[in-house]
Amino acid sequence: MTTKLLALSPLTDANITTLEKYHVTVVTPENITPDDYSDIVISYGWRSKIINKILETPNNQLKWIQSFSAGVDFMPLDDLKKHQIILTNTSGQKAVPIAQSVMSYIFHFARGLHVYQSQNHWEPFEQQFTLQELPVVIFGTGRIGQQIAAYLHIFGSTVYGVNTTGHPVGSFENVFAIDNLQEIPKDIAIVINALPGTTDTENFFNKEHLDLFKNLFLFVNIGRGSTVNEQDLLNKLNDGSIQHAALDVTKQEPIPKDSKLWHQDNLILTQHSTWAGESESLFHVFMKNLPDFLTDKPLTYNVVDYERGY
Ligand SMILES: NC(=O)c1ccc[n+]([C@@H]2O[C@H](COP(=O)([O-])OP(=O)(O)OC[C@H]3O[C@@H](n4cnc5c(N)ncnc54)[C@H](O)[C@@H]3O)[C@@H](O)[C@H]2O)c1
Ligand SMILES: O=C(O)[C@H](O)[C@H](O)COP(=O)(O)O
Repeated sequence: MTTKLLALSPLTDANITTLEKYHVTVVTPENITPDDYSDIVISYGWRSKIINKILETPNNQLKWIQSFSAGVDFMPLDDLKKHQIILTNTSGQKAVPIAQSVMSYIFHFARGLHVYQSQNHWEPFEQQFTLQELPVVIFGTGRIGQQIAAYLHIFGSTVYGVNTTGHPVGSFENVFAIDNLQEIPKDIAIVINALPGTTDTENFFNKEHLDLFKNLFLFVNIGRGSTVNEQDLLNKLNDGSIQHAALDVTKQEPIPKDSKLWHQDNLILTQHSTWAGESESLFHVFMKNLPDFLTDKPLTYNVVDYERGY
C-alpha cells in the first residue's frame, strides 16, 4: 500500500529514497495529472492553488498538509477543519535567520548607521545607544520571540513579552497578557511584533495600542502585515512619537509602487525575506511526523489549531 505525496517544495534524491522506504510516492506540479487529484494524501511545501483543486475533487484523499510557512493565515482553515485535514507548520524552523535580521535592524538604528549611510561629509553622530539603554517588548513569546529574546540577552537588553494569557515563558523579564497592556513598563524603547496573522491580531497595532508607547525608538514587524494599521504607524513616524520602524511584512505584498511606505525616511522595508538563510530543512521538520502519520498515530509536532489560527 503506497501513500501519494504532492511535493510543492523541492525534495532531494536522498529525501525521495527515504520516502520510498516508507512506501511514499512523489508527484510534483510538473507531472501531476487530474487523476492524481483524487489520490493525493499528503501535500508538502509551499502554498499552491493545486491544494484548492484537490479539495474541490469529490472523494479526494487529502489528509495532511505540511506547510512550508510557519504562518498559515493564507490557508483555507475552515475547509480544512470541515474535512478534518491535519495542517502542520514550520514554526521554529526559521527563527534563527529571522532573529538575526531583527538584531540587524536594531543595531542599524541604535548605533546610528542609518545616519552615516546617507551622509557624505564628516559629522560625527553621537546619539547612539547600547542595547542596555533600550528596553524591549516582544509581542508573541513563541519560537521566533524566544530566539530574538535569547540574542537580545547576550547584549544586556531588558526583554519583556506579551502573549495570550501572560503565562511565563523562558527568560523574559516578565510576560503580560495581551488584554493587560497597561502593565507594560512605560520606558519601553523597542516594540517587536512576532504575532501570527489571525482574526484576534488583525490591525492590533493601531493608534490606540501604539499610543501606549511614548517616544518609541523603534517598531519592528516580522510577524504578519495584517496586524498593523499602516496609516496609524506612518502618522506616528511623521509626528516623531515613533522614531524608526522596520517592516518585513506589510498589508499588501508586494508593496504597491505608489505606496507611501517606499518614501518614509525613518523606515526600513525588507520584503518578507528575513526568514532566508540556513535553517532546519523542511524535510527534517516533516519527518518528525511522518512515521506517526503512516501508523495512524496522532501527530504531535507543529500541529496547527484551527480555532486559534496558529
Ligand atoms: N517574516 C517572516 O518571514 C516570517 C517567518 C516565519 C513566521 N512568521 C510569522 O511569525 C509568526 C510567529 O511565528 P512563531 O514560530 O514564533 O509562532 P509560535 O506559534 O511559536 O508563537 C506564536 C506566539 O504568538 C502568541 N499569540 C498568538 N495569538 C496571540 C494573541 N491574539 N495575543 C497574544 N499573543 C498571541 C502565542 O501565545 C505565541 O507566543 C507566524 O505565525 C508567522 O505569521 C513570519
Ligand atoms: O510564515 C513563514 O514561515 C514565512 O512567512 C514564510 O516562510 C515566508 O513565506 P510566505 O509563505 O509567508 O510567503
